[in-house]
Amino acid sequence: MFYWRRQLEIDMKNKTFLKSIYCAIMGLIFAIKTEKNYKYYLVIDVLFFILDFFVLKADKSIWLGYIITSAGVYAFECINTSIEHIADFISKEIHPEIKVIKDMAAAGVLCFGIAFFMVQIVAGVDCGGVRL
Ligand SMILES: Nc1ncnc2c1ncn2[C@@H]1O[C@H](COP(=O)(O)OP(=O)(O)OP(=O)(O)O)[C@@H](O)[C@H]1O
Repeated sequence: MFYWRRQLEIDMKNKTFLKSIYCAIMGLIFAIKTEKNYKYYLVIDVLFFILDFFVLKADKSIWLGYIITSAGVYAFECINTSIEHIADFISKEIHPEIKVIKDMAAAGVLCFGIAFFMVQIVAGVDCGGVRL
């Protein structure tokens, strides 16, 4: 058996909590490096942070919505990337089932993306003095 494979097996067996966090951070770095969308989300997040903080002066509930929906987009993008890799690992052939699998995974990101913009609309309406 190859040395690296044996080492990987030992590492996987003796995984500590800190090692789990390290692996998760590695996954996040991989997603940021390889998924161009991730970079767009980060830019959009920063722009809306500036808008909410300096212009709209958002209240606690808006910030809560901002945090939950942003985290949802990042989390679903990780799951989406993971599903894309599983699908590509299983087969690189063009197949209608793989299309459904990948499109559904992308839809998960879209749902949180829509929720993010809805929170921003509420923030804008609140700032304009309209009570919902
Ligand atoms: N093997 C395949 N068979 C059928 N359709 C596919 C296949 N691979 C990709 N697709 C289609 O192309 C789209 C993009 O897939 P791809 O793997 O290139 O992900 P991506 O460009 O990283 O997309 P995303 O923006 O969702 O992260 C999928 O949502 C799907 O509709």
